[in-house]
Amino acid sequence: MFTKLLIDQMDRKVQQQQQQQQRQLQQAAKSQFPMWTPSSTKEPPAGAMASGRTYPLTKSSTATTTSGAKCMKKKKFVRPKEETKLIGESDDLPDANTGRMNRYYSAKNPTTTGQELILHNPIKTHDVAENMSKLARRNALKELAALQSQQAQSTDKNEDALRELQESIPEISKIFDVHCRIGSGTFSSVLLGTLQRERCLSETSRRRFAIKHHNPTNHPERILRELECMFRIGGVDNCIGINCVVRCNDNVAFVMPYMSHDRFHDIYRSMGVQEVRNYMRNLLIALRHVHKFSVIHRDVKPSNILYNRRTGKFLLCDFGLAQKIGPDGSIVQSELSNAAALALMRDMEAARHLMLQDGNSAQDEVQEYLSCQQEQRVRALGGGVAQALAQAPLGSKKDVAVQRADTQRLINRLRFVNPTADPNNYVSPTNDNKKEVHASRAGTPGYRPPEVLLRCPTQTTAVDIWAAGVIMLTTLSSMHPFFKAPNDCAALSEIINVFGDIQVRKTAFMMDRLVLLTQKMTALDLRRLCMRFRLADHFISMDVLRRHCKADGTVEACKSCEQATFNCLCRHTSHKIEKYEGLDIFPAHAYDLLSRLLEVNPQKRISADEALKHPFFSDQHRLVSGISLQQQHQQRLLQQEQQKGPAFRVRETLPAAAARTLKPYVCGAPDAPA
Ligand SMILES: Nc1ncnc2c1ncn2[C@@H]1O[C@H](COP(=O)(O)OP(=O)(O)OP(=O)(O)O)[C@@H](O)[C@H]1O
Repeated sequence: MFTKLLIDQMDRKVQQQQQQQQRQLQQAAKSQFPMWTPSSTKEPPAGAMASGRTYPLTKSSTATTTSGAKCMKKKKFVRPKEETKLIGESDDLPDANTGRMNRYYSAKNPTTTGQELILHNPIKTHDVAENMSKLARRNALKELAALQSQQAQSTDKNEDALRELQESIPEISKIFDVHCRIGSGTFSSVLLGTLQRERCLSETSRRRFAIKHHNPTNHPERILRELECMFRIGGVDNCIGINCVVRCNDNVAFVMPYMSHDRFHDIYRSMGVQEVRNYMRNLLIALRHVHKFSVIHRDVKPSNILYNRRTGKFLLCDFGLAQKIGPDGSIVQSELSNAAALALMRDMEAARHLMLQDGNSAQDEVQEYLSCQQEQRVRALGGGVAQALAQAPLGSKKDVAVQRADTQRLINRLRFVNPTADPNNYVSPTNDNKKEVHASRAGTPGYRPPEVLLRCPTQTTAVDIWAAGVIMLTTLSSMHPFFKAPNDCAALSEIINVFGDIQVRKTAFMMDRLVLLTQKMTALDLRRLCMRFRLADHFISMDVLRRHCKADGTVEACKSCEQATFNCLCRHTSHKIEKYEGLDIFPAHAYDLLSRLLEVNPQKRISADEALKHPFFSDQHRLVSGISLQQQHQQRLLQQEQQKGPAFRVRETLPAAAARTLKPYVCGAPDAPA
C-alpha cells in the first residue's frame, strides 16, 4: 500500500516536472525565436518558411530544414560567428494558429557562406523533455529501490529478532503473539507482543507488551541489576515497571507494559515552553524517585525516555547501566550476593499474582498507535519536509549561505579539540603517590558529566542530573545532539568550550585531577548560546548584519567566541551586543535551571528534588504575551521581594548527598534577559 502510494506520488512528480520543463523550454525558445502570428507586428523572417532545402552541417552529414530530428542527431554544432538568420521551419514550437510545432533554425546565411547550416540553441523540446523525464523516472526508481532495500533490511532485522526470540525462549511463543521489533539497542532487542489468551478480544482491547530480549552476551549481573531496579523502583513516578520475566538457559526476556511514544528526534525542535516544562518536570520526578533508592540511572538520554506528546505520558526506561551507591557514597561494584539474588527471586515470586494484571489501557494505546502510524506515513510521504519548508523563513540564497557559514563556525568552536591533545592521556592525578581507584565510565557519550570524563571514582546521582541538563539544553537550543564527541577527551573539550576552562580546571583540582590544557576558553552565556542556535536566522539576518558592518563591509569578530561582536556569546562580554528583547519564548528561569543542572562541579549541582522546586516549574512564571521579557522579569522580582523570597527545603538526605556542599540557589537573581 505504502509502496503504491509512493509510486503514484513519484509518477505525479515526474508528470509535473515534465510539464514544467516543457513550459520552460517553450518559453526559452519563444523568447529567442518569437513566433510570427498573423496579428504579430513582426513579419516572418525571410526564408523562415523555406523548407526542404538541404545544407551540409559542420562535421559532415546532411540535414534538411524540415527534418528536425535529423538535425538534432548531430553531436556538435558550431556557433555562428556572424549574424544569424532564421532560415528554416520545423515542428518543435507550437504554431499559434495550428498548434503545430515549428522550429526556426538560425544559421549563417547560406547564400553568403555557402555551405554551413549552424544551429543556434538547437532546442528540441520533446527530446529534451523526454530525456529529462527519463532521468527523473530513473532517479525515482533508484529512490524507490533504495527505500525498498531499506525496508527489506529492516524486515530482515525484524524477522531475525522474532526468530531469535522464538528459538532461544520457546515459552514466549506459547504465551505471547509476538508481532514485530519496536526497538533495539546495544544490549537487547525490544519486541511488541500481545497475550494469546486475549486473541478472542478485539484488536483494540488486547493489551500490548514490550518484550525486551537481552542479548546472550549481556552479563547476567547486569540483567539481574536491571531486573532489580525495575522490580523495586519501577512502576511508579514515571519509571518503567516490569510485568514478568521469562528465562530459558542463557536467554532472558523482560515483559513490560508497551507505551507508544514520539521519537525525540521528531519533536525537540517544536517543543514550546509548556511542553519543555512538563517534559523536564516528568524527567525530574522520575530521577527523584530513582535517586531516593541511592541508585544512579547512568543512561539518561532521549532514547531511554518514552514520551507521548499527545497524551503527555512519560516513562524513564532502561536501567541496564544503573548503579547503587554505598552508604559511604562510593559506587557498589560488587555482584549481587546470592542472598540478595534469592531475596529478589522470592519477592518476585510472591508478587507473581500481581504480574500481567496491570499493563496499559489497550484501547487508548491502540488509538495512539494508529494515529502514530498515520503521522509516520504522512512524514514518509514528504509531509515533514513540506512542513519544514513552510516554516522556513524566506531569504536569498546568499543570506542563507552566510547564515549557515556563521552557524557552522560556532559549531566548529563548540566541537574544537586541541589537535595536540592525547585522547588517552588528557587528565592526570595531581598526587602521583595515591593509588588509582577505578572510575566508572558507564553511560552514553554526549551525556557523560565532567566528573566521569575526569575519571573521578566518587560519582553520585548528580551524574543523571547533568544528563537531564543536556536534554534541556537540546530543547532550548534546538540542537540535537548538542554534544557529540567521539571520545572522552573530545567530550571534555566540548564542555570546556561551553563552560570555560576555569570552571573545569577548578572542578578537576577539587577531584585531585589536572587537566592538560594548552588554550584558554571563555565561558559562554547559555541563554544567548541557545537563542543563537534556535533563532539563527534572526541573529545573523542581513538586516542586523548591515546595521553593524563597518564602512568597508566587514564585521568585527570577538576573539574569544569567534562570533560577530554584536552577537558575542561570551558570558562576560565587553562588546556592545545586539539586544533581542521579546524574542525568546523561554523565560529567564528556564536558563537559570539549565545552568544549575549543568553545573560543572557535581557537588554544587542541583538535585532532582531541589530542581522540582525551581521557579521554572511554578505556574506564576508563565509568560504573559504582549509584555516584554524584561518587564515580566522586573515584575517577578518585585513580586518575590514582596513575598520575601521563597523558602527552600533541604535537599533529600541521600548518603552521597551528605558530602555535597551546595550553595543555596536564589531564583530572584538570574541574569537579566538579553
Ligand atoms: N516499554 C516500551 N514500550 C515501547 N517501546 C519501548 C519500551 N521499552 C523499550 N522500547 C523501545 O526500545 C528501545 C530500546 O530499549 P532499551 O533502551 O531498553 O534497550 P537497550 O538495549 O538497553 O538500548 P541502549 O543500548 O540504546 O540503551 C527504546 O529506545 C524504545 O524505543
